Amino acid sequence: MNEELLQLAEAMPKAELHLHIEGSLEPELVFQLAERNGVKLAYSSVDALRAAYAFNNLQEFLDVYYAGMSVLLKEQDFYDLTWAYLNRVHQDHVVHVEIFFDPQAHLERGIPLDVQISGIRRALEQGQAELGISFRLILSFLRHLSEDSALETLELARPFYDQLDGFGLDSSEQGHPPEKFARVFARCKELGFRITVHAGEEGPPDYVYQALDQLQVDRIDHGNRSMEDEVLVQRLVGAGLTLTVCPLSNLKLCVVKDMAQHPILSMLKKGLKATVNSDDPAYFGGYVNDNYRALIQHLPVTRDHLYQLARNAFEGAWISDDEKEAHINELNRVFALG
Ligand SMILES: Nc1ncnc2[nH]cnc12
Ligand SMILES: [Zn+2]
Repeated sequence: MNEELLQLAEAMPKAELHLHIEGSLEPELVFQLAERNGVKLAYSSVDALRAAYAFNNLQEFLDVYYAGMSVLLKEQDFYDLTWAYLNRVHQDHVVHVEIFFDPQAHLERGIPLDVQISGIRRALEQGQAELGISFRLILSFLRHLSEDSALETLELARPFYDQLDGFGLDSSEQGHPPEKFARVFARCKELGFRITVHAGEEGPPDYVYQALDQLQVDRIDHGNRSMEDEVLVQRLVGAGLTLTVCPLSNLKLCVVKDMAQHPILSMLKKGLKATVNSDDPAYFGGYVNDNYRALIQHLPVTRDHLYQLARNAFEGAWISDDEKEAHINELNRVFALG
C-alpha cells in the first residue's frame, strides 16, 4: 500500500458533510450511558453489542441503529455523544462538519427537541472554540414516517430555526421516494433553508431525479445508483451538485460487493463532485480517515484524486466563499509540502 498517499490523506484538512450524530454512538458510550441512565440493554457486553454490527442491507442496520439510541435521554447525553465525535475527528484533521440528527427518533421516545438541540449544539460550539472545528447542523426527517409527521416536526422546530442550517431526509429508502415529502421541503425552501436528501443509496435513479425535480435539493447524500443512468450523471455534473459518498457504509450495507468495486473514482472521472464521508462511523468500522484508507487500499487512488475529494467537500460545504477559499488555501499548502 502507498504509505505516502496514506499519510497525505491523514494530514490533509477535511470537511465531513455526511454524518449522523447518532451513528457515532460507540458501543463503549452505549454502555456508559445505559448505566448512567438506568437503561437495560439487550446485550451483555461491549463485544456482544459490536458483534451485532453485521448487516445485509440498510434496514438491518437501521433496526440496530434505532435500538442503540435508547440510551440517549438527557441533554448531557447528546452533548457527550457530539463531543466524543468532535474529539475523534479532530485527530483525523477534520476542520468542518455538517452533521445530521434524527429528532423524530427521539421525540417518539419522549425526548423534547430542546434537549436534543441544546446538547448537540453545546458540544458543537465548544468544538468550534476549543478544537477549531466549524459546523452546520441539519435536521433530518425520517422517510419511513408520514409526511404529516415531518410537517409537524418542522413546525415543532420553529423556535429553533436560528439554530439549524438545513434539512435532510434519511432512513428506509425503498418505498419512500422523495416525492412523498414534496410539501415539507417546499416549506423548508420557503423558510430559506438548504436541503440535502439521501437518494440512490438503495433506491433507483428515479429517486435522484425526484430529489432534483421535486425537492430542489442542494446536495445528494450517497447518490451511488445515479451511476446507472448516464443522462442523470450528466445532469448532476452540469448542476455541479455535491454527492456525499460513504465508502465503508456502502460496504457494510452491501451497496457495493467489495471496496475494489466502489464507484467513487469512476464518479470523479465523470466529473461528479464526490466527497468522502463516514455516515455512521460507530457502526461501519471507521471515521473519515478510515474511509480514505479503505479506498487507498483497494482502488488505484492517486494524489490528484485525494486532492479533488478533499476540495469537493470544501466546495460543497454550506459555508461562505471566503471560508471555502481559506480552507482550500490550507489544503494547497499541505499538498505543496507533502
Ligand atoms: N446510511 C443511511 N441511510 C439512510 N438512513 C440513515 N440513517 C443513518 N444512516 C443512514
Ligand atoms: Zn446517511
